[in-house]
Parts: sequence; structure tokens; C-alpha cells
Amino acid sequence: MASDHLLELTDIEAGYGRAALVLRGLTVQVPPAQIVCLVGPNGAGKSTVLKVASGMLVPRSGRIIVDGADVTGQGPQQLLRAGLSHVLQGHSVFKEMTVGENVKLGAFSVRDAQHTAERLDFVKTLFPLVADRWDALAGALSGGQQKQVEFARSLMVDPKVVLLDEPSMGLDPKATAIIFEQVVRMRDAGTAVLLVEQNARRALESADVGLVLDLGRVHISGPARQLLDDPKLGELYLGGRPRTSTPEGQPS
Ligand SMILES: Nc1ncnc2c1ncn2[C@@H]1O[C@H](COP(=O)(O)OP(=O)(O)OP(=O)(O)O)[C@@H](O)[C@H]1O
Repeated sequence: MASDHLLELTDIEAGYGRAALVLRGLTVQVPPAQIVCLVGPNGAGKSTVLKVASGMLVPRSGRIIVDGADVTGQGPQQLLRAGLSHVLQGHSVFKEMTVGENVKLGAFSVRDAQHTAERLDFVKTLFPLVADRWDALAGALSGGQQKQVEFARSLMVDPKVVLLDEPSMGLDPKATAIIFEQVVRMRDAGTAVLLVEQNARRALESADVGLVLDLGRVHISGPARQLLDDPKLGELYLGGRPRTSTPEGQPS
């Protein structure tokens, strides 16, 4: 039966070398044009999920399906071609190159010049900052601006799903707000997003679906808003009470 999901990770078991498994029967599904946000404690395996999805880490068992095609066991280049684009944690722009040169690198595997030109127009429209600073050295941009360059670069291949690993890491609240606005713009422009964030509350405010990962599997999933308003979840995983409730007997 055909699936409605663009990305399906099913019963994934994965780990590093001979160490114990990090993912232990993980199942994650990403529908079209939605932001799916994975939250959970430090070391729960959030980044590992993205590494499995982008082919950086081959799972020991389980299946990876992209838009109906089984791509289990394939490496990063094949999974990029299949439609999964990974924006890594930290900063990965080439600082000595211009913004435009960095963005064009995202199309290194695309042979169709017309398609590349269309994608350039698309990302410049989606990220006005990138268009404005096109000829500037990427190293001259702030951390949040560099992250937008990375987003633009990741969209050059017209991915089915963008994998974002902690895009707000190291950013101040203002830059974080802009980054989440840009993630929403990506989604609104039709790209599905699998987002991993430490900044769980802020990320869930922008997401459509929330998943709580603990001990290598998804423990709770549901509409992101519902997760945000769940008091128990707030205390366990989101660093305190939900915004709207004030449980009795709790010091403020
Ligand atoms: N390259 C690696 N080699 C060996 N172990 C690793 C490697 N990368 C991650 N791990 C281990 O895998 C586990 C899960 O790490 P992962 O980075 O996926 O967690 P996370 O939920 O993203 O954590 P954080 O929120 O701290 O980034 C941790 O115990 C970590 O030490």
C-alpha cells in the first residue's frame, strides 16, 4: 500500500561501532509539508536519528523509505539523491567563500543548469538575507545569518525532506526567532522538515508534529501544540511547566 509519508524510519536499531545501541526500535514518519520535531534529553539519540536518515550511519536493522522507495543501507550521496538534505549541527559555511558560492555548492550534484537557475531564484526569494548578502564573504555574517545560508544551500537540490540538527544552537533569542521563522517559511514553501532541537519549547511552537525520544525510541508523539500543553511532559522533557498552567503547590 502506498504511504502518505515522505520519510519513514521503521524499527531502526543503530549505534556506533561496538558500543551499545543508541536507537532501539525507533519509528519516525514525516508527512509532506510538515515540520516534525524530535525532542528529548541530552544523549537520547536525536542527532543519531538524522545521521541514519541521511545515510551517515547505516542502521543495524530497520527500514528507511523515502517517498515510497526503500533506501535502507545506502550512503549519504544516494540518500541526498533520494531527497534527503542534512543541515548539520554547528556551522558549515565556507567562510572564505561568498554567500552565493556557498549556496551554489548545494547544487554540486545537479547537472541541469536550468533547474539550478530556478532553485537559485527560489532560495533567494525564500531567504531575502541571502539574496541581499550574495556577494559578501560568508565568514562576515553572524551565526544566525550563516545558518540561513546553510538552509538555502540545503534547498538547492529540491529535497523532499530537510533534516535540521539543532539550528538554533549558539544563537541569541532574537536570532533564534528568525531561524524558526525561516524553518516555517521552508515548510510553507512545500518542504517537509525533520527538526532536532535542544530548545524544545521554542521548536515545538513552530512544529506541526512533536516526538519525544528517550532511550532510543519514540515514547510520545502527537500534535506539537498538544505536547506543549501537556503538564507532565513539560516537567519531564521540556524543562518545566507548560506556559499556560500553574500546578498547585509548585514554587514559581
Ligand atoms: N560518533 C560517535 N561515536 C560514538 N558514540 C557516539 C557518536 N556520536 C554520538 N555518540 C553517542 O550516541 C549517543 C546519542 O548521541 P546523539 O548525539 O545522537 O544524542 P542527542 O540526543 O542528539 O544529544 P544532544 O542533545 O546532547 O546533542 C550518546 O551517548 C553519544 O555519546
